[in-house]
This record gives sequence, C-alpha cells and structure tokens, in this order.
Amino acid sequence: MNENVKTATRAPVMEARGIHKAFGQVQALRGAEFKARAGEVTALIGDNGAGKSSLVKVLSGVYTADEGELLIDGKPVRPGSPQDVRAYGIETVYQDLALAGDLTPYENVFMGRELRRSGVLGMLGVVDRGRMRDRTEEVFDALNVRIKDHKGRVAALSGGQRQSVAIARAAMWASHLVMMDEPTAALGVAQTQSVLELIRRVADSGIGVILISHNMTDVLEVADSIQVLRLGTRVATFRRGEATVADLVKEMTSGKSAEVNS
Ligand SMILES: Nc1ncnc2c1ncn2[C@@H]1O[C@H](COP(=O)(O)OP(=O)(O)OP(=O)(O)O)[C@@H](O)[C@H]1O
Repeated sequence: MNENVKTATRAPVMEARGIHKAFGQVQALRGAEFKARAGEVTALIGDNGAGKSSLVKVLSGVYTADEGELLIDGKPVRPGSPQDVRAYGIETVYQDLALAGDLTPYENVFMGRELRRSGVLGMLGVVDRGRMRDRTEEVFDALNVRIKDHKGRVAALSGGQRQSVAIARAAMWASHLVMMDEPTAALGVAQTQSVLELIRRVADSGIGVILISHNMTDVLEVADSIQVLRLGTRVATFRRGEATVADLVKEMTSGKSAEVNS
C-alpha cells in the first residue's frame, strides 16, 4: 500500500497536544506535541534534558500536564494515574523492567493480574498456574520470544531475554499501545538486534509502539515515525527513510553540531 495512504487512514492511537509541564522553575515541556499510530513504531528522541521522560510520564499517567490535551483513539482523556492509562490498554516498559528476579517468566507476566481457578477454588484465591503458563507460552511463541526454561527464574536469563520478557508481557496486556524507555540501552549487539526485531513484531501485531532511544542507528532501523524533542518542544517529525543520523543530530542540537562520526 502507498505509504501516504496507509498513514492517512490510521487514526492516532495516542496524541498529545500543547503539553506543558514545569518542575518549580524548570519548564520541562513547552507545548510538546506527539502522535503515535497503531501498527507503527514511533520513536521519541532528543538530547539529555529535552523532555522525553517527562513527556512519557505524562502519557503514562505518572504526571499530570499543567496544560494541554491527551487523546486516545481521537477522544480526549484526563488520566489521573498510571492505572487509568493501563485501563485504556496502554502499557509502559520502564528501564528497570519491573521484573521479579525470583519468579519465572509466566509468574512475571501475570504478576498482580493472576488468573484464578474457576468455581470454589477461584473464590478461595487459588491461582491457575497451568492456564497462565499456557497463555504465556502462546504469546511468547507468537512474538518469537525464545526462552528455553519456562520454569527457571527470570534472574538467570540474559539481559536481552529479560528485556524480551518485559516487552512480551506489555504486549500481552496492551490492546492499544506499548511505551518503551531505552529498551536497548544495556544490551550488546546481538541482543539489541533481537529486541529490535521483537519491537517490530509487536507493532506488526497491530498495536502502537512508542520507543524512547538515544541510539540513532536503532531508531533509523526500526521506527516508522521519528519525532524529535528539543527544550520541551517537538521540533521535527520524520517518516521512515526520510532522515539520516546527521539530520537527527542536527534537529536535536538546533543545528549547531551536525558533525557525526557514524
Ligand atoms: N522530577 C523533576 N524535578 C525537577 N526537574 C525535573 C524533574 N524531571 C525532569 N526535570 C527536568 O526537566 C527537564 C527535562 O527532563 P527529562 O528527564 O524529561 O528529559 P529527557 O529528555 O528524558 O532527558 P534524559 O535523556 O537525560 O533522561 C530537565 O531539565 C530535567 O532536569
């Protein structure tokens, strides 16, 4: 399908308009705009202090914006907490991953949202381990997340596998959107590649992905849309294939330093 037609026909799953957020004297966001579409990876990039984390925390309900509007599926929303945002089918994978190392992958996937047995056993609070394990394996298979030992502790997995467990968990619960904060920051080359492939598969499954990253190569490889923040404002938006590393660096640094080594 023609790229422009495809883009135009997809409603933004999440949109931020004119977001302002101050911390005391520091104006972290100054009328920031942002748009993410279903089935696409939207990268949010910017230099240190540009406002990426602040914007994602507004989008994920951790902060309330001082001014501005949030829309989900085109409808204005006013989330008061992260739980409100999760209720819209939007999950966030933070840098610490929020995994319990002593638990297995499936226990992590269902942590705090355990499935109960039916009937009296369910009423007594007995969890349905078999169903949780089967569902987890199904989701991991669909996303091609390969974990050899489903009964082993998450702490024994590699960094890339732990990241994959956290992303697959988010994708399983998210009906709309997954936000990821620097998912490849701590990974080596091979693990980065497999996490990028997973991010692509999550978007291809039809939900939106927001990717915050410092890594220009990753962003150029996987993102359908790249939105650049500088000093709390969106200064540029590129579609896939429209920008080079030099273009991105230039936008991030107000054109003062277009010199890049990669
Ligand atoms: N809780 C806070 N209290 C005070 N100032 C804050 C707070 N959070 C962010 N800031 C300030 O707001 C500005 C934007 O920060 P933010 O963390 O959103 O940027 P960022 O683009 O995510 O940066 P980085 O890549 O370094 O994480 C910075 O000047 C930062 O110091």
